[in-house]
Amino acid sequence: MAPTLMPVQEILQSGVVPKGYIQPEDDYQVGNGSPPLMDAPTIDFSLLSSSSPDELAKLCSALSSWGCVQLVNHGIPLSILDEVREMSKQFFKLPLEEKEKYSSKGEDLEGYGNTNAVQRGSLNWNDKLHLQVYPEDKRQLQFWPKNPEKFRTTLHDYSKMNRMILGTFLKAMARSLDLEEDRFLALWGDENEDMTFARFNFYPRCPMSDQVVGLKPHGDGTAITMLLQDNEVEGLQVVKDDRWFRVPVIPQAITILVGDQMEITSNGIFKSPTHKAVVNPKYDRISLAMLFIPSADREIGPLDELINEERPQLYKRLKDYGQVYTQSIPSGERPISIVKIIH
Ligand SMILES: O=C(O)CCC(=O)C(=O)O
Ligand SMILES: [Fe+2]
Repeated sequence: MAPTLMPVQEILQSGVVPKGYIQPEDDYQVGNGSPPLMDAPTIDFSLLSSSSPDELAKLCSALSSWGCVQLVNHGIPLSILDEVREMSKQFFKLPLEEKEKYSSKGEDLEGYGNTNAVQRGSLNWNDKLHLQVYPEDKRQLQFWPKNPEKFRTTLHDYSKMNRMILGTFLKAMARSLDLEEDRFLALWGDENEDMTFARFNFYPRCPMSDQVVGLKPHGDGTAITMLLQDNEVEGLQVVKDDRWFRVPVIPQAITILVGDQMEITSNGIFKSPTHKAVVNPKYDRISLAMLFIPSADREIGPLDELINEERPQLYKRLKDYGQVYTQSIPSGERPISIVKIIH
């Protein structure tokens, strides 16, 4: 079926859920009931900065089992997180004509619109606004909303804060594996080369929420994703040991997800979890994913220090993982499986 380009928000107003959005039974929640809550520990960022051995051990264990942690005490005040959430809600509330000023063009990733314009297969109940924020000279400001008024400055400031947290977080990840602390940072910590995208997600409420899915099960093609979840409406779920778990809403936390490129670099020690977003029958939900992606020119691959007899090299070395990722979307397979070395 051809992708529906109309924003999901507009489809909702007609009251009918088009067939293409109804998911195959295996993929939606019905029948599985509501999965249990994830019990991964929250990670205290201030303890990571001070290199607390206990916190580093907790971090390593959570990232190697869940690939997902809730980061608290990261230094961004709750009032700023709420401001970002609020401006995101305000943007999606604007009249369609206003939002369409920022529409994606063709297959371009950036801009506003229905996610399914660039993805294939059964459809996601999701609209997005996708913006590149780093390197700064790659910003395409024609896609950056002028309304709400503070959108641009708030996104600029919030991205900066996220980058600072990322730097400390990457150092802590390296130390938690007894690596030199700059090992990951040197690979993708450069804001003038490495890429950061902000992906604002909007999941309109849906009367048939149990049969549609906000974002289908996927792993992120990033090194790291820093996700700001809605402060009230739950929706993110992750897989661990072949079972789904709900990620709880913690308003002051930033949810960190390991991406495929980090799984590759850590030679499979840190896990890039399969995750999805489910839809609520009564409430709209928003989220903001900050996607940190190594420059396409840089070769990535398992670090030498993490390859040994017990743990042979599990992934190939390559450049431009984004390309592999996009190409493998139609197959429905996790892109990371394509770069696995079979022993
Ligand atoms: O909305 C969410 O909680 C998940 C978003 C997500 O997985 C993504 O943008 O890649
Ligand atoms: Fe994701």
